[in-house]
This record gives sequence, C-alpha cells and structure tokens, in this order.
Amino acid sequence: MSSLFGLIDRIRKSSNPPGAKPSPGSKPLKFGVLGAADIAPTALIVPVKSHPEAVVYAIAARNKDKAAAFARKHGIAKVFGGVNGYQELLDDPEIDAIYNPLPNGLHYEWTMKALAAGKHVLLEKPSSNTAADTRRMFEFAESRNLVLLEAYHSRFHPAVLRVKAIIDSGELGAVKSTSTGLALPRGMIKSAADNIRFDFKLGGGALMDMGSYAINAMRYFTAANPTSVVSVDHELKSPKIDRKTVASFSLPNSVTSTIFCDLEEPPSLGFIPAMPNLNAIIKCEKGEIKGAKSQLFDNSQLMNYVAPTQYHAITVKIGNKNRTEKAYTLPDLGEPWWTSYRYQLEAFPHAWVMPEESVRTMEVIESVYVKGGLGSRPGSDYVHH
Ligand SMILES: NC(=O)C1=CN([C@@H]2O[C@H](COP(=O)(O)OP(=O)(O)OC[C@H]3O[C@@H](n4cnc5c(N)ncnc54)[C@H](OP(=O)(O)O)[C@@H]3O)[C@@H](O)[C@H]2O)C=CC1
Ligand SMILES: O=C1OC[C@@H](O)[C@H](O)[C@H]1O
Repeated sequence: MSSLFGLIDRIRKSSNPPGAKPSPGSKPLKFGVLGAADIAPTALIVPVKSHPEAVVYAIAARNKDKAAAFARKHGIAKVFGGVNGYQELLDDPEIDAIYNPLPNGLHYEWTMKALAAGKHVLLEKPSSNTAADTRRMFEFAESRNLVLLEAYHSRFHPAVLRVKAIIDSGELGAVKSTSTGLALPRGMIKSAADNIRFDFKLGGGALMDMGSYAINAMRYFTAANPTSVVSVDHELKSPKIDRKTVASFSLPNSVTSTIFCDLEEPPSLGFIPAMPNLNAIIKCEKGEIKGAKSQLFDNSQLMNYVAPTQYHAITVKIGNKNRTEKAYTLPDLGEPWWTSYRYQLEAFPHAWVMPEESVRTMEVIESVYVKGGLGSRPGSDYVHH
C-alpha cells in the first residue's frame, strides 16, 4: 500500500512541483524555447519550476497567437512569433540557453543558428537526421565553447545510473547480452497524418523516435558500439516510415544485443490491447538485471527504464537469489518525485554526456535503416556559413 501512496505522491508532485526560489543575488539561467511543442511542458517547463537557478523566459512559435496562448498557459514572460520568430528569440540578448524540441529534421538548422547566436542548447533526441549533421553540431558547439546536450533524459535518472553502477561493479560479471526497447500500444501517440513521426524529411520513423532510446541504452549498458547489424525487421506505416523495428547486433567480446520499437503496436487477435513495453534486460555472466521493473506488474516482463520516476524496481538475479533495489534519488541529489527531465536539468549546462555519444547513437540508427533497406533520413539542406 505504501508503494501505491508513493506512486501517487510522485505523480502528483512531479506534475505540479513545489516552486523553488533563486538564492539572493543569483542570476538564473534563462531558457528560450523554439516551437510550442507538445513535449516542452514535460521536458522543460514543469521541471524548471523546481529548479532555483533556471527559468523559462521566452517562447517562439510560427504562429504568434499560438505562442501567446502557450506563454499565458505556462507563465512565460516573452513571446516571439511569425516567420522570423525563431530567429528573433535566438537574437534576444537576455536568453542564455535554447531548448530545441523541433522536428528531428530541423534540429540541425536551428541548433546551428542557436550556437551561432552564442546560446547553449538543450537538444531533443535524436540529435538530428544523420551522424554527419550531429558531428558538425557538436564540433561547432565546441569551437564556440558552448554546451550542447542531447536530451536522452532517462540517462540522468538514478535508477538507470544505478543499473549501470551494478554492471560496472563487476558483481554480475561481464555483460553477455542486452534487450532494450520502447513500444507503445496503438492510440497512445497521435495517429494524425501531421504527426512529425510519420514524416520522412522531418526525421520520422519508429527507430528515430523510440528506437533511439533503445540504441542509446544498449550502448550505455554495454559500454560498447555494435561491430555489425545482424538482422533488421521493419513493419511499415508508409513507404519509408517504419511503424515497428526490431534489430539485432554483434558487439565486441561476443556480446549480442537486440532492440525493438513500435509507435503503434496493434491489439493482439485484433482486440486485446497491447501493453506499453519499456524493457531493459541485461544478462551477465553470473546473473541478470531487469532494469527498472514495474511495481504494478511484478514478476512480469514489463519494465520502465524510460520513465522510472512513476514506478520502478531494479531486480538483480544471481542464480536463484533475487534482490530488488529502488533508486529515486542520488545520495546527494534529488527528490523521489524528480523526473528524468528534472535530473537532466542538473546536467545542463555542465553536460555529463560526451558529444561522441550522440554521434555514435546516430551512426547506429543510420546503420539499421541502411541494413533494413529504408535508408537514412535526409541530412539537413541548411548551409551554415
Ligand atoms: N524527451 C522526450 O521525452 C520526448 C522528446 N520528443 C522529441 O521532441 C521533439 C518534438 O516532439 P513533439 O513535441 O512530440 O512534437 P510537436 O509536433 O508537438 O512539436 C514540434 C514543434 O516543431 C515546430 N515546427 C517547426 N517547423 C515545423 C514543421 N515543418 N512541421 C511540424 N512542426 C514544426 C512546431 O512549432 P510551432 O509551435 O512553431 O508551430 C511544433 O510545436 C522531437 O525531436 C521528438 O523526438 C518528443 C516526445 C518526448
Ligand atoms: O521521446 C519520446 O518518448 C516517448 C514517446 O512517447 C515519444 O513518441 C518519443 O518522442
């Protein structure tokens, strides 16, 4: 019962966090947001409320009325709109950092423009449509001495860090195989034709959207990159857009990994709704970790390494001994209700993740698309001078 109260309390406080006041004399980091994107409240606006040293100061949307309505709803001071709205926001000298939640195919152009304007950038995942564009962005950020952080938020949650620490401690021996994925039942994401996830040029596809988490987690937990893509199965939504992808990889030291993703998993037998599947299973020489397993579905395969704040349990199996751990906070940081996005803010702008990570993840995404015959999503046609 206490875990049910804990769950309710975490959900309540994470969606309506207690406000934090800046310490006297401090100058909070001012964010500007490019686009009134659906994810912006969850990923930035709400988590910032409990951060004493950050504030969301400005919003730009292509339509000024939309930007103004968004600003009113979220208490944002400054509004930009119209065809020059994004650039005007970037040029605002009050703004220190940009949050870029534009469609994947526009990440490159607007991140380059933000960096050119001298702003740090928190960039939504996946970093862009191609590894080449991603590399250029990180090189440019470095040359400008600015922080660019790709927002794989779950990487900052204590539960995910704890699983990694258990692996690194060696108590389970070497990693032998991993299975990581993210698949949601049909109906959970908007199926409208204008959903950016179904647009090839904008960087759509299940692998870009959800498989990118699976690939990032595979690389993180194995601390390695695939040496080859062994197999790829796509189920298509439209000619170049995968609704579902399953891929398997060989990694160094005989490690094998599989990843899966599905934007709209259909009901079984046509009527039994699928369950969300956010599994991370890491098998090691001496045991097995089932990362961030759901409290609500104990002993099942349902896990939640993507959004562990709501519920998780890390199950460590060695032989026939099981132990379960939870990690909602770090020893010296956090509150149980802090979401992965809130932890991510602690890493910005002091990026905990190396730029090479983002480039490698994009390389793996592209290699799966190439092997599966769909080809990479198109690189940006924006030319940076
Ligand atoms: N970290 C996370 O948990 C999540 C991350 N994401 C990532 O965030 C990004 C945005 O996703 P999401 O919020 O779901 O997407 P939305 O479609 O809600 O937002 C995208 C925004 O891009 C702007 N935009 C500019 N040009 C275009 C164009 N040509 N077509 C469509 N939109 C355009 C729109 O802004 P305007 O208001 O100016 O019209 C829109 O608000 C993606 O990179 C996605 O992968 C998404 C969900 C979860
Ligand atoms: O980043 C994401 O995380 C959760 C998914 O629902 C979403 O489609 C994706 O963009």
